Amino acid sequence: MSASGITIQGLTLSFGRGDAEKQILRGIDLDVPAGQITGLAGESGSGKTMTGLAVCGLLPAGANVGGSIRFEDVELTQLKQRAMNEYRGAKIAMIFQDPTASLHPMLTIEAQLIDHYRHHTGASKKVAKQRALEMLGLVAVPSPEAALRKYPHQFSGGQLQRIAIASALMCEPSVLIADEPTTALDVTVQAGILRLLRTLCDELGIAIILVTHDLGVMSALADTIAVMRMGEIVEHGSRFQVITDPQHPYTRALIEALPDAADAPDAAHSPDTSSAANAANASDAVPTEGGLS
Ligand SMILES: Nc1ncnc2c1ncn2[C@@H]1O[C@H](COP(=O)(O)OP(=O)(O)OP(=O)(O)O)[C@@H](O)[C@H]1O
Repeated sequence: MSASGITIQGLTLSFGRGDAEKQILRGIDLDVPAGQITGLAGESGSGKTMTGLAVCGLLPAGANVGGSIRFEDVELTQLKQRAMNEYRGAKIAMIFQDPTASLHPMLTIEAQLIDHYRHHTGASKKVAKQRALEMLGLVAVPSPEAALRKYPHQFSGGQLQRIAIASALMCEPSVLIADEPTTALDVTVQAGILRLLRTLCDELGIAIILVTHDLGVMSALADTIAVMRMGEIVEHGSRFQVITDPQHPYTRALIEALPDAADAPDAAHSPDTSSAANAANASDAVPTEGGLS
């Protein structure tokens, strides 16, 4: 599959007008290449989620957007809602901290995966079901046939996040925005999801934007890390450079604040700093049955 990336230039975002205007993003430049995980790190309120939502065209009502978000020669900021709906869910997909946010509680997994796919592709029920089974296998949900007949509340948080990822992958998106995808999960489950995202990126060539406040997770997974502060990117480099040789005082402060940093003076030389992140790198952290095609 050949995937495309996203190029963000001078992205601004504000809410309100005049004296009441609140500036959220202050000119973001960011390249999100295909086949790479681009991490967005930074403190709460720095604008990470809003950047992801802007790429998806999911900003709250009243958002004033400026600058450019380009995808496959299309200027996404100029698209009408209807046209953006065609991109979202098909070519650009998003998963959230709470997987139930993207799954309807009253519908079976089959209904939600298949309806979504058929809406975007016009495929028959049979073809859509085959695709759903394939995607559930890909993300290593056990017994995909039985899983299709169940409802979201019948799964654990980790399995639900896998199903949300399967749903996001149904239409072969080029871009996946993962906003704190493991924050609500316990550490061993986190590791499996992180490894899954890495595999999807490497084997399907998807461009992933990973939003997380957890620099440990970021340092285990992202190819490059962009550090955000108050609506700006203050530093963007390879994960190794950002973690081991941070240039901006704010990045240095973030790294020093990592729990392990105080105990291990040379922690900065090891890019993987959290237990979830370390587990994510362990070869037995997650079953990989299902394979990637
Ligand atoms: N609908 C809205 N109207 C006005 N301001 C908003 C709205 N939604 C979010 N904001 C503000 O936008 C800013 C950036 O929020 P955002 O959620 O992107 O931060 P974040 O870096 O993802 O932080 P967190 O990790 O806490 O989610 C915050 O100051 C937030 O209060």
